[in-house]
Amino acid sequence: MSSTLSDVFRSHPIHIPLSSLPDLKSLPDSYTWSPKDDLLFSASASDESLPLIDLSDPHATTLVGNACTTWGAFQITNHGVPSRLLDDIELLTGDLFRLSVHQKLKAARLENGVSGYGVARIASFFNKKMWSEGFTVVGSPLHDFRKLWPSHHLEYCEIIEAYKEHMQKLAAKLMWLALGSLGVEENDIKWAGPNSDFQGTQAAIQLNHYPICPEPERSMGLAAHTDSTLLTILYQNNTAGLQVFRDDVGWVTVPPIPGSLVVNVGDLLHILTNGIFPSVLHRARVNHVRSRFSMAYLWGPSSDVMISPLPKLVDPLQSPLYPSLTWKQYLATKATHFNHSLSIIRNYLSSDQFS
Ligand SMILES: O=C(O)CCC(=O)C(=O)O
Ligand SMILES: [Fe+2]
Repeated sequence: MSSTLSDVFRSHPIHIPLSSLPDLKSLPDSYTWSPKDDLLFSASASDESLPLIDLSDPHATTLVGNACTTWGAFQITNHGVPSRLLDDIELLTGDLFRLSVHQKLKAARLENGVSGYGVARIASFFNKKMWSEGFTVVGSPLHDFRKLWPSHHLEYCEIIEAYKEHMQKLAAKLMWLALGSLGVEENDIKWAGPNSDFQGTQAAIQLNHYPICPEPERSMGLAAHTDSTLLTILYQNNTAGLQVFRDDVGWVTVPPIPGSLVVNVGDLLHILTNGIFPSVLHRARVNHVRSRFSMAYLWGPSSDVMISPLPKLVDPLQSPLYPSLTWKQYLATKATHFNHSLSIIRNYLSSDQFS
């Protein structure tokens, strides 16, 4: 399963030089952002708040559906992921990024690879550097973790495996809540598998670190993007930084709420719902007081599944907004066209053009 995602990245290498963040009192020009580096850099901020949903609420389906339709994102409590596991993944992330640069570079992501230590993949689409470092896990982390922690990598591997297992179950649950709100039923999605539990889906875990920054107003932790996933489930430590964008509202900060998780709709769920759920634009800002960690579970279908707008969600008098395509094909488009990918594929007439 992991080989297919890795294959996509191998065929779309991204040339980003690896460099450690400068330890300076002021920001070098290469890290200084303005609206010409990112159109929405200084777009207005709002104090509206993202919905916070208790998954044990009897109205959870409606609440999740409304949040997906209006925001493409929400926070959840009572999600069933043990708080001990959230503590463990946060500890792992802290331990990993606190290693020396020399040690981290032993597990550097290869230019044509997907797993390992490095700058954000989206870095190649921007002229300025982002104030962050990341570590991506696709498939087993054993190989990379052995390089980072030669004598106690197994404990860390166990945390990742447990995290993946819980997150996969939660992603499947969220998917049915979200789609259930639109009247989609289990037999509408054959690729959810015989038990409709989305076994066979794939995921990457993206660990992010945003160090303390001397001039946070002029810098960017992770630039505005949408995720190429069905859903992303994000755990953030107790330092704010994540912001989501809505055209009619502007940037909204998603405050960390202890024990809660942030969920966002990705590009593939947007396609599957024929555009009903927006794939939310989001970014991470930094600050000059505390460093921040985030742990994203990037969840998508198995590589060969055709994703297309669900017939139930397409007006019979209109054609679907998007053609059918696999995750692999979508990732290939994203690797070239980045934030324009959805509008590019909307203009394709048939999926043949992706092969
Ligand atoms: O750090 C965050 O809050 C956002 C991370 C994110 O968007 C990502 O890893 O795709
Ligand atoms: Fe993201």
